[in-house]
Amino acid sequence: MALVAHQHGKTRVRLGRVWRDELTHHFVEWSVDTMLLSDMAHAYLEGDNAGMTATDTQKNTVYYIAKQCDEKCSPEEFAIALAKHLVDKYEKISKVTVSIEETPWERLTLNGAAHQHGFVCGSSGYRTVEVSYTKDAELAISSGIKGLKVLKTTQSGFVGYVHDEFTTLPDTTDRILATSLTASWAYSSPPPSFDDAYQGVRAALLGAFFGPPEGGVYSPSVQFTLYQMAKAALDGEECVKSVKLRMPNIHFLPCKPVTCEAFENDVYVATSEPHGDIEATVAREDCPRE
Ligand SMILES: O=c1[nH]c(=O)c2[nH]c(=O)[nH]c2[nH]1
Repeated sequence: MALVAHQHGKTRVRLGRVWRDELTHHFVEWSVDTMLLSDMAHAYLEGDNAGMTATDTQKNTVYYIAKQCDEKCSPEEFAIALAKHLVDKYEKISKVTVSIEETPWERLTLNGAAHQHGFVCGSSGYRTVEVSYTKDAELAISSGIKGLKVLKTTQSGFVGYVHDEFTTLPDTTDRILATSLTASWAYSSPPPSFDDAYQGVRAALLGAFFGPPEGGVYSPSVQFTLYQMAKAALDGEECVKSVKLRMPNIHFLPCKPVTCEAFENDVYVATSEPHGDIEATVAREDCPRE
């Protein structure tokens, strides 16, 4: 028998952080996961915990690093500081991975004015981060979005697929397209601003999904639109080397109420499951395949 692999960490360390810029306050809520690769086989094999960084200590370190960040920082910058601290402080750790999910608190605007210390929880999806750092100072950073719900009422169709004795889905060139987008993108080098890069990728993804405000853009499948979205992100942000997208196809089914002869693209049965699931990773030509 052999111990093939092992790691230990703390999951969902929930953190709120306020930065006070005189009367204007900044606020973030993060859920932080830590995961350590370490030279700790003896804990599994012999019951000896010598050299172990307890998961409780990892949790305490999250709050310690949050206190140390005395200037407003991005979740990427926080994750890098936390990963470096753990690797540098504890001898037996060879690699730390820090994952963060940011709750979409947005500054409240009241009668056109930004509130100094009021926030509302938005519907813009969760910003995500994954940073890993090794004893050899190898740093890998990726950012993402989780659960961004988007829908368009036309400019979507699906034709040309296999029609056989198992097929009941009719061809259509006009349907609702809806998804809950999960995206992550890896950086080849840190951008000048993680916040600006995040906004840039998000805008590129949404721009390719919806097309221009007047007229939009036609989607022949979720697959094609997904590729166009990833391509737009890579075209728009030079420091991004690959983009991974997951787009469930959330179906709105044509409905013909009892009084109607035909479906007229107006009444639908809303569903959440079953749903299609379309996923792909798109990388620059020169990006090594993982
Ligand atoms: O865009 C789509 N891609 C599919 O693979 C698929 N399959 C399906 O039933 N509807 C759709 N729509």
